[in-house]
Amino acid sequence: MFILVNLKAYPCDPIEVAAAARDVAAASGVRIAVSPQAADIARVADTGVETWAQHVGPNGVGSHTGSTLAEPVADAGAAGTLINHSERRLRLADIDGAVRAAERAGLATCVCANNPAQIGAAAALGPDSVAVEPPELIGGDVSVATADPGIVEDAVAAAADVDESVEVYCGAGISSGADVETAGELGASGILLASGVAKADDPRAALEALVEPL
Ligand SMILES: O=C(CO)COP(=O)(O)O
Repeated sequence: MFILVNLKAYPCDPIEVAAAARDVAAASGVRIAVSPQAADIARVADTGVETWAQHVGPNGVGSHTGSTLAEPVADAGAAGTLINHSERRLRLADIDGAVRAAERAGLATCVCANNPAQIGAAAALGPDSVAVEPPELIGGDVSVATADPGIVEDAVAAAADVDESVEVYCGAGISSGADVETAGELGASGILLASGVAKADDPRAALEALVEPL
């Protein structure tokens, strides 16, 4: 399983979480990445943890004030990027453009979506992975894998119908090792989570608990 820890704009210490994720990944053999704010990508990548951007846009260099370009994100040390997160939605043409821009920069891509129908559409754009995250469960206490197991299974089927090479992740409300295990049993090959680590009193202990059953 791949575990991607999205720090969103939570007031945690990104370096503390990154160092913990690096150590827990090394000790457990589980692939763990941290996705900080764009301004923290270089510092987080310097810890040695796999680092992802939370967003890149479709633009190349030019007159695009406020853009997050894929190339500087990659140059800062990111290995991949989320695209179209529930809290950073894009228009269809811009999702496509962002996937292409990320590919040109050598970034792995994960296009987020609300439901299985959107997962099929996202998979058709040819990203490396897609992630189903029901918005109503994001930030809550109940895991998507428990609250709505069918959405994960249907997302896996929808992506496979379009392109079997696209990995399927799930997220929202995941906070325990049992949640991660259940997501895997439903066919997901990775999970996205945020509050379970970023808002934990002890992020390192939270990460250790996540990988414990794997
Ligand atoms: O949006 C998410 C990850 O990208 C999920 O957030 P929570 O883990 O806080 O539900």
